[in-house]
Amino acid sequence: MKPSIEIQEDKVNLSKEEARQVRRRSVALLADILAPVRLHLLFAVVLVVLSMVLKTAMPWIISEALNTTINPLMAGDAGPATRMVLLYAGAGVLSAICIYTNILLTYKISQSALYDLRQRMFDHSQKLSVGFHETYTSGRVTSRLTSDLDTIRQFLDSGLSELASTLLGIIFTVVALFLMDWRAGVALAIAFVPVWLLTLWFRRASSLTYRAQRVASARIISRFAETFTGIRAVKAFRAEPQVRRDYAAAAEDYRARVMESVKVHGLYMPTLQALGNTFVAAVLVIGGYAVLGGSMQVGTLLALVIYANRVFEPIFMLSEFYNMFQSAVSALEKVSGFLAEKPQVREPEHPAQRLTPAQGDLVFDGVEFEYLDGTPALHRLSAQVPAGQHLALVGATGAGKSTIAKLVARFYDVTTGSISLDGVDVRQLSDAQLRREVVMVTQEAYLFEGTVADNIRLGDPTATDEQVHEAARTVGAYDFIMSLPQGFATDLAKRGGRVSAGQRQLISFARAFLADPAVLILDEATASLDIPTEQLVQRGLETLLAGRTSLVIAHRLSTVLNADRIWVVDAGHVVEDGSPSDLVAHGGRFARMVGAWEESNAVS
Ligand SMILES: Nc1ncnc2c1ncn2[C@@H]1O[C@H](COP(=O)(O)OP(=O)(O)OP(=O)(O)O)[C@@H](O)[C@H]1O
Repeated sequence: MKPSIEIQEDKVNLSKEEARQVRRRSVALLADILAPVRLHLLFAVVLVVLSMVLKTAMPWIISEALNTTINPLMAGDAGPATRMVLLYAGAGVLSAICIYTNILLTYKISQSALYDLRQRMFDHSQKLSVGFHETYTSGRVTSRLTSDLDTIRQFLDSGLSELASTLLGIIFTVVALFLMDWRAGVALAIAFVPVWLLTLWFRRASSLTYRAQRVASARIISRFAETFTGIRAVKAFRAEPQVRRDYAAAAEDYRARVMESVKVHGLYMPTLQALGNTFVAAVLVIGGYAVLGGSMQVGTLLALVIYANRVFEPIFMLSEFYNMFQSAVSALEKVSGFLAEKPQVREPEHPAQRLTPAQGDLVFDGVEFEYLDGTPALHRLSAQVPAGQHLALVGATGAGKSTIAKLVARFYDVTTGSISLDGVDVRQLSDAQLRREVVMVTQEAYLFEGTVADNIRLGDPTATDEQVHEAARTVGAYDFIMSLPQGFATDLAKRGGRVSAGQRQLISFARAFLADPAVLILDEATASLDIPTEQLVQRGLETLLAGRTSLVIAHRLSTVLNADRIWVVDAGHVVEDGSPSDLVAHGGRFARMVGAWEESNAVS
């Protein structure tokens, strides 16, 4: 069975063509985010080349100084020595200026690129449909927005210019060695063989351990994020020991992976150093004999030793940067994959224009829906809900009530058929228009960080304070809001921690009232409230629903009996459709449900 929501990033065994596409996509993204700073980038490259040329020239200046200025100096002519000293100092100062400017530039480039990328990812995650977010967990989104972006930042901050300068440094030094003395060049070529083999081993071993380390680190972040998103459930079920064990296992795995990578590094670095020192010793021996034999000057030998010393150390750095580069590439692949996800629910290119505001006349025409291919969650539904009608959806858990609601709000698109609002298919409405005409209030009644007024104003960002107060007054939330420490200006703790469940619902009713949609969908909270709050919420609900079409996933008997019409949903079918009194009289499922409800009320 193929899920209809397929996350690109979850594909593991990519074909060659797919892997090429992923690479192309990542490079295109990189080019795109660097495009606005391309002149800075060009300047940074010039600075890196210049600073490396100067760095390579310095040992040569020393050798020239020793070879050519000692004799004139002994003869009392300090001119050549002074010129050489000035040249050396000048090269040093210029190189320092180049490095300083380059660091500033590189950080500027990386910060601008990251700002752009962060913004794009956030905007894109908002555009993606509910279906995507239900599959791609919040932990993964967090991981994309934190550790992956951080890896890319690290690479752009320092990795890229270090990589370029190290590579250039090695090339320039090798060229200088060859130019100064071919014998040293040959010795270097021989020494490079074991270094090359060692580095090949290191690259393979370290990239394996590095990748394992990144997977383990992503798992820790994801566990952490998921645990705290679900902290209520964790606490409610006393699941702390279990969650702690899972987290400890993830942390232990990470520790073990880091230790593996430390071992690989621990072996590589000293071996490389030993090879480097042997090479320096070889240069000293060959050079020493050449100096004794008169075929080399002392200054040249000194420069050769400095170059020889320099050529190996960066190889280690290069391997380090290679890892950094690899993880930046893999992070970029993931990020570009995330950005390449297409919203399943797409805004029409040419949205339908209404001449008059929608009244709330809903028509379901042969609607079918499947979350997963081949498993219908809703079977062929054709019905009309006239403007202003209050429809209550009832049925067992998993029957398909939320599915109907989510289709009307266009969280998903129907698989077959259509849903239209005042004669226009909801797929033809712009996102802004649809959100104005259809509002869904979920059970969770999510409150954002910010004040009570901010939370209500989400319904209509242009609303004045007076309108916000009026909305609260209409749904019966005004009194309790005014009793909060700063009234409407009270800052709600995250997830509305400081207001009760009923109060949270009232705030979300005020928000929906302010939005003033033609169709209101409400997933009634199942949490039982105390009797005064229940009555308050019920009255709030009645005012909220008055004058508009409503679809309520009903859990309270009072809501059901007050509705104009009931749909009893069972296994994706609407099995009963009628007014509450008709259905009770009819003596079917609904009648039995009401009977059971009344019985339980009588008992309690
Ligand atoms: N995102 C999803 N992916 C796959 N299947 C889903 C998804 N959401 C719901 N389903 C399945 O679709 C069917 C209908 O679910 P739906 O949420 O509409 O039921 P419901 O009547 O609203 O139940 P409840 O009262 O428990 O909320 C169920 O079998 C459910 O498992």
